[in-house]
Formats: sequence, C-alpha cells, structure tokens
Amino acid sequence: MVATGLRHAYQKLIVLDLDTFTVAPGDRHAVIGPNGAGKSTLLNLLAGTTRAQTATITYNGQVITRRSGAWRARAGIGRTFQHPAVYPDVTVLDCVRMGGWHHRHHPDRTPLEVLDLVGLIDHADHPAAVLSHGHRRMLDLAVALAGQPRVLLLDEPAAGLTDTDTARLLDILGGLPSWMAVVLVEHHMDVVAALATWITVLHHGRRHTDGPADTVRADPAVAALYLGAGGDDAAHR
Ligand SMILES: Nc1ncnc2c1ncn2[C@@H]1O[C@H](COP(=O)(O)OP(=O)(O)OP(=O)(O)O)[C@@H](O)[C@H]1O
Repeated sequence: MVATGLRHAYQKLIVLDLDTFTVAPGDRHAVIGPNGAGKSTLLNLLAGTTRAQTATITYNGQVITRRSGAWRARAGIGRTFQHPAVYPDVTVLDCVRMGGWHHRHHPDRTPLEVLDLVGLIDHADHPAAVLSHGHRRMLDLAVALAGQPRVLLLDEPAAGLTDTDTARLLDILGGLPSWMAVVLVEHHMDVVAALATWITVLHHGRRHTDGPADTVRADPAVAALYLGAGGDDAAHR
C-alpha cells in the first residue's frame, strides 16, 4: 500500500502533511506523536473512513483513493477504531460474523474461534451494548480479524484496557501472521516497544522522525517532544 500527497485540512487548519506513507507485508509500523498530531487522520485516510482531499492511495498496484472503507475492508484493509462503536442490539457473535461475512465459506478461523482468541467467548450471545469499554475494544479487534486482513490498521488498541486485556492484546498481536502488515497508532509505549520494528513520529501533521523502533525510542528529541506536549499524553509513558 502506497499513499502519496497525504495533505489533509479541516477548514484552513492543515492537520496532516506527509509526502508518502508505505505499508508492506510483514510491517510492524507504529505511528506515535502527541495529541492532535494527525495519527488518526492518517489511519482514517488509509482505511477510507475519511475521504482523501489530495492523497493518492494505491493497494496491490490498484488506485483505491475513491474506494469506500467497506470496499477496502473486503479487499483486505482491516481497521480498528479509536472509539469503537457497536450495534447495540446485535450479539457479540453476530458482530464478528458481520466482520467476516465475505470469508464465510473459507474462514481461517470461525467467528467463535476469533471470539475465543480475544477472550470474549463467554459473551458470544450477549448484546454488544452490554460490553465494558475494554471488551468493546477487543470486540472491535475481533471484527477486524474476522475479515482476515492483509493490512491491519490499529487505532489505539490498548487505550483503556486492563493489564490483563493488554497482555492478551500483546499475545494476539504478537501472534499475527508474519505476512500481515500492521500499522499501530498507540500512546502506550510498552505496547509499541513489544510490537513495532519501525516508528514514525508525527508532530503537527508532519513527519518529525522515523526509523528503526529502538533508535527512535532512544532519541532524546522524541522524548522532548512528548515532555513538551505534557498532559495526559505524557502520562502513558
Ligand atoms: N472532524 C474534524 N473536524 C475538525 N478538526 C478535526 C476533525 N478531526 C480531527 N480534527 C483535528 O485534526 C487534528 C488531528 O487530529 P487526529 O485525531 O488525527 O490526531 P491524533 O494524533 O490521532 O490525536 P490523538 O492522539 O489525540 O488521538 C487535531 O487538531 C484535531 O482536533
């Protein structure tokens, strides 16, 4: 997946300005940065949730810039949301079935197996609305995994999780197939450290730094960026 000309503005406020962002099989690419840096905007443009203003996005050699999020999900670009929404009356199991409906004849995992993986098997028949915040997040991940994505875009998957759920999340993400590409937007640096091999740091919508994860995490300029940002953001580190 190659995105070029990723410039995005709300009114006159430019919130993202990247020349290019590429996603290749096997990537474990974290995108970090202070609040408002443009991380979710980037993910939303790649996922098709936000319509591109200037970007050109290709996937498997095909231009998909005008393709909807649903089309991209069917094509193998899965995502989770910073604020997962659920259909309140739909059961947890049916949510996962919907996530994988286009693979229903040859799924890698059945919906029940996906629910077992994310620790929600005991909630299969419950309406999604009764799930706790952390369990909604795990359901969101289950829905994305049920679609058997080749590119998985994760928007703060560890936000608000208990330590137990975070450990489970790390197990799940660590066990994803090596050919799958993962782009991870995350504030929890322990999760980034456990998963990412490459980090891009965004600041005011621009690329502040990028490089191998160990190098970027040790970069004093990156630490200073967060200290400068202060607030809740810095508290996660
Ligand atoms: N729908 C919108 N309308 C107007 N401004 C928006 C909208 N969505 C995002 N923004 C603004 O765009 C900027 C980038 O937001 P974005 O959510 O991409 O940042 P982020 O890096 O994901 O932040 P956070 O870590 O807080 O989630 C912010 O200043 C935000 O207020």
